[in-house]
Amino acid sequence: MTQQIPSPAQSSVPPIPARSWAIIDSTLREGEQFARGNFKSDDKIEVARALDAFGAEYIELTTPMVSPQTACDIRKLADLNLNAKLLTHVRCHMEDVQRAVDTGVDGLDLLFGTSSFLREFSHGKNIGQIIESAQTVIGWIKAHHPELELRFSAEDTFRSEEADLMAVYRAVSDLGVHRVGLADTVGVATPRQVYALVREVRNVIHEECGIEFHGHNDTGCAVSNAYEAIEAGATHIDTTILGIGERNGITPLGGFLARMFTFDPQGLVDKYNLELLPELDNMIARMVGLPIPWNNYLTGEFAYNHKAGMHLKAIYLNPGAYEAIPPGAFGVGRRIQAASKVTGKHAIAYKARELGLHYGEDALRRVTDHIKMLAENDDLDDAHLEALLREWVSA
Ligand SMILES: CC(=O)SCCNC(=O)CCNC(=O)[C@H](O)C(C)(C)COP(=O)(O)OP(=O)(O)OC[C@H]1O[C@@H](n2cnc3c(N)ncnc32)[C@H](O)[C@@H]1OP(=O)(O)O
Ligand SMILES: O=C(O)CCC(=O)C(=O)O
Ligand SMILES: [Mg+2]
Repeated sequence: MTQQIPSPAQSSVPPIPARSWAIIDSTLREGEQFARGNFKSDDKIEVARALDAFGAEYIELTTPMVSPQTACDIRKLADLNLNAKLLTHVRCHMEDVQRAVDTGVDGLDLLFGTSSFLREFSHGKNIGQIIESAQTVIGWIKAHHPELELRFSAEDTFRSEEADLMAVYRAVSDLGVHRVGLADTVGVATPRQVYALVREVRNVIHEECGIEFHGHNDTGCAVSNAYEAIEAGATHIDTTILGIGERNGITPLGGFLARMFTFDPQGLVDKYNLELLPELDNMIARMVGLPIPWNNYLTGEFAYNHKAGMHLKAIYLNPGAYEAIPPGAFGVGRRIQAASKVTGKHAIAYKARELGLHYGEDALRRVTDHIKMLAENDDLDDAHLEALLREWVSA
């Protein structure tokens, strides 16, 4: 017997309310680690303002340890008094933290690698020493800057030992961090692993402590892993505009929102100015000097291109037949490509009607077959199609 696939309306997946999670957009931190990401002061201000207008809850910035100019830029961004909270991403190290607390940000995202790779080849500390450093650093921040929002992340979480992770997360939660972070640093985690680990972490941290997920896209799972993290109880997801970041990047803002829109469209509309997404994607494409990929979620040139005759017949009657998300919700339009060899008579009839032309059944079949035949060898655009339809109606 063939398996019954439930339609979205009957899906057994429980709805995930958009109010249960927040975005930490890291375009100005992870995005600076992208091959072509080298934002100047004015770029950073433009990006931060655009993310704020969009409604991103948090904006993560690079560590002030990078350079005096970077530290100065962080202060400038803090002076903008945006609605979005500003975070700076720093090593769990007193020098970094002391420099970061003077920048005027709302919070610090601390990190320490816990996998054997990073313990051996990055910082050389064992788990006991990592916990001791966390105690010193977090203790100092709590004593001197209790107003700061604090997150502690175990970098390379998904290649770390489970017992080590639980010891670290329990310790930092006891120290009063607001969030713990799980980072799929090399993009190796599967959705099921993400779900399982987030559930496990939930059991060892305090109830009021949030869970953040940061997922790289090396194996193409960045969006699904972010979704699974939320399903398992994560409260914060790291994104970047267009997904830019180290190597091939992280969870893209647009792709993540596309995923979440299908569960709670109204919740997303209430939280974000979704129609600004094309502006965000175009802004970053311009700044990094690359085009938006043709198949990009929502804003790619062909993300809403409809071509096959069977699709077009239904699309004209109800676009929802072949679209999971209405493009207008994200400020983009659809493209109907009626003149191709895979077209059909319904699409041609609709196009003709748009032009005020009416074909009988036989004539419609003939003109459709003629268009299909021509399209075998030539790309036909709308102007060409219009000319053909006008010519054939009077022929
Ligand atoms: C997966 C990620 O994306 S993690 C975030 C990556 N972000 C960055 O690297 C920010 C940009 N980085 C920089 O500007 C520089 O690397 C700096 C300013 C942070 C450090 O520069 P340098 O002192 O020249 O050191 P370098 O980058 O060569 O090496 C990294 C240092 O950080 C140390 N380190 C790595 N992780 C941590 C950590 N979580 N806590 C404390 N120290 C750490 C390493 O041990 C090494 O220090 P060492 O020379 O004493 O062994
Ligand atoms: O701080 C974090 O949680 C993430 C750091 C990072 O960029 C990564 O691990 O890929
Ligand atoms: Mg990363």
